[in-house]
Amino acid sequence: MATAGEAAAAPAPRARLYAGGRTITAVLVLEDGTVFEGYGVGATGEAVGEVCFNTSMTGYQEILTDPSYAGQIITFTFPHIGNVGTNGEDIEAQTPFARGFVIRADITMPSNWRAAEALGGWAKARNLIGISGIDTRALTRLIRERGFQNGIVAHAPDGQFDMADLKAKARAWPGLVGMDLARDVSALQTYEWDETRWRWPEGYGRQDTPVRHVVAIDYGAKRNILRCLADLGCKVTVVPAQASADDILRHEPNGVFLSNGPGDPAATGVYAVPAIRKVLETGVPVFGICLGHQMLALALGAKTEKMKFGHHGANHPVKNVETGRVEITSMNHGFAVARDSLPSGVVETHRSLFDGSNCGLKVEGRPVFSVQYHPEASPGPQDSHYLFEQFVEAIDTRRGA
Ligand SMILES: NC(=O)CC[C@H](N)C(=O)O
Repeated sequence: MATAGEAAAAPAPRARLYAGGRTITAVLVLEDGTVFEGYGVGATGEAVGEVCFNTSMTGYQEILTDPSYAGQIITFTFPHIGNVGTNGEDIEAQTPFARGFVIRADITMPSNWRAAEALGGWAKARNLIGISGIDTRALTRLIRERGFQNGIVAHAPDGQFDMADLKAKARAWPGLVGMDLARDVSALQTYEWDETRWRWPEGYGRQDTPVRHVVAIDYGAKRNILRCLADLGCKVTVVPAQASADDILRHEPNGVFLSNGPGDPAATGVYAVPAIRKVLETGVPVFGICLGHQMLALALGAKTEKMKFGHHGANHPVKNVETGRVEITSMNHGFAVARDSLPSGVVETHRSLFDGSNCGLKVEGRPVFSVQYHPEASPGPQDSHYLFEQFVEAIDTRRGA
């Protein structure tokens, strides 16, 4: 492994997985000049962003459509991506928000009873650029050692690349720190959500008569969060990221949910935090996930910080410090709440067993709590589903149900 200094001086193209005869049709160029050569998948063109890695073994379609990945190029560490194809159901948003994706093996013919389309064609139709044939283990080790890298993925079927231009673009990209992306991916208008969770054999369901009303602030919400809320009898009104406290409270919610989303929480907090603070003053139960957790922490007076390479995967152990139980969780975040910044009266409820970072908080004596990880899974284990039930119980307790 070259050191950062060597790589900056004269980075050689990384070894290709499939040598001989094949035209290089895509490249991944990192901000330090490191070049990975491979084969284009999906759309042609260029896409610049922060290169991260995701360790999930399943769920690539959910991951690529998770709006939290806006601004990021996802390296899948699992070597076989695309082999179960794509379908119209396993999506967390209508379109992918990831900037691009990096995979090891060539995509094989889809083999799954639900497959409607191959991943390459699906990506192409959605203007998503991918690159295969990459030594994703070497790339992941590089990110783990040096931290998140900005980079650019380029796909040109004729194999012609202006490397100096690509390097300059990778270097020039400003990075996610300070970037508010929630307003780009959020719904523009308020709407109601009534789809419930997927169940064999009928698939997604529709809600019967809801018995509680939750307003979900959409900073880039994954659909499965909304499905989990609807499934538990919540009428879900989704409001745009920039909704004011009045926009939220005029729906007279029994609970307010703060969603996941992309970008730097501090940048989104500029407009989100004042609204959340006013909501908190009303005493209505509040539950946040991921960016929503970070937004709640900021509203309570804590701070967030950029992580070295973040947490992205479906196999992250988290300790519930109140019960001592360990949950295997789904994660996708590059920022974290600084534990030491939590004000008095706000306590840490969950902690990562990978690096000890903060993974949850609650306000003592109040129905206000949040987690850094994704209890809705999609993809991932459902160990943490109890948090949705906890939110509903908090709502019912407050209403005297
Ligand atoms: N999944 C999320 O909500 C991500 C939150 C935030 N954008 C981060 O990277 O930490």
